Amino acid sequence: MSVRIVDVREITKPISSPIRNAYIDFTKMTTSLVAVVTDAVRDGKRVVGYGFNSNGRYGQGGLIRERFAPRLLEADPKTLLNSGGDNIDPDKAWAALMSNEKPGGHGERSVAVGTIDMAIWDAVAKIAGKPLFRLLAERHNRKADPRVFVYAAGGYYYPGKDLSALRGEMRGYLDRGYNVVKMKIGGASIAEDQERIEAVLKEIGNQAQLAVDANGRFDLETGIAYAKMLREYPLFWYEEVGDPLDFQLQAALAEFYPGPMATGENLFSHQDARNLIRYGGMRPDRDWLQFDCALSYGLCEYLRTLDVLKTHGWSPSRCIPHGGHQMSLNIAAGLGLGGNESYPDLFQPYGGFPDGVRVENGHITMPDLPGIGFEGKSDLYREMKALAE
Ligand SMILES: O=C([O-])CC(=O)C(=O)O
Ligand SMILES: [Mg+2]
Repeated sequence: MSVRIVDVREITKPISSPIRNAYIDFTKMTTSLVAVVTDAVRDGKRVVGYGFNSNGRYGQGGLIRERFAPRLLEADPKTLLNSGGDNIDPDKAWAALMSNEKPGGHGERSVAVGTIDMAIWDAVAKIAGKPLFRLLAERHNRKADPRVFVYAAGGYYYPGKDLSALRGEMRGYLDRGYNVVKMKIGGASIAEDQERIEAVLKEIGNQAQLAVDANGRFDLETGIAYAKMLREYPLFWYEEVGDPLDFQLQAALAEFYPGPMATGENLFSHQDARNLIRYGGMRPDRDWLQFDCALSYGLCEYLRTLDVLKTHGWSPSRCIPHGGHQMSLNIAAGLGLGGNESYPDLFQPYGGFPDGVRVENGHITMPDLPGIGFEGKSDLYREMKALAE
């Protein structure tokens, strides 16, 4: 059976909403949806892999169409195959995508490559006739665990949102089975944020834990002032305090904040992740790493990041990726990550779970769907299919 990539399609879609974190609003946010069309046939149907670029960075149509899709389509198809010749080798496809690219400067292209990489892994697992998480577990000699921890991210600022609306939002997450919720800080004064935090803590009581996310807004002085305020509460984590590349700031914070911290969603390569681990003072016994493969060159690169972590004594279970997409759910279930983010009310239809999957005690159970499992989420698959047809 022939296995060739015959087309790579991209469309840029809105995922806008009126929400705001400490840095940006999402009124003009977009995402790239990609279809990697193959000539492989499974169950009488042509195999198409799909991907999208998470959230927080904008659509990548220009780069994908001008630079990356042509490289994949111009490569000799034989050079993209695995040793058995019966499937695509994602690392070979990745190498083709990255031919003639200089090192460094990762953000310029890591999102475009991560989006295509997601679609390639989806196709590869579909051609293998397996859920991606099972394929990953097999390849890495692990036992897959379909039960994955998920937490509810929200708590954004938006016009007219008062404390009772914030409490109501968090109550809604508890009602849907979550036991960790997250809210934004740094988009208001410290006094106002403290009031918001106390309101949420009062609402969730001992039913759940709260994480807070500053989205890289603070300088060292502000980060420390917040640390002193926040350390009085039993928070799940204090996230992305300062600029994502300011490792000295991150390291300095540990002196003022003994509780768990989290960061990494804006580090886009294994080299940047390694610098965080080398210089950021992150503590493997309590801190969390949020690298999002869709934004950072995809799963091929994420596997290198996991190798870096291992070398430095970090377990994959300290990773809870940013982004709330099914790709990271598969990596979590297949490779033993600590869980995944989820945005119950945002970024639809891209984020979330296959239809019928429920959150129970803060966990979901992955259904056995081929590939990443997008076909099981009808609103998302509708958009994907429209691109491939
Ligand atoms: O507001 C955002 O950009 C998303 C974010 O930081 C997160 O999910 O942790
Ligand atoms: Mg964040």
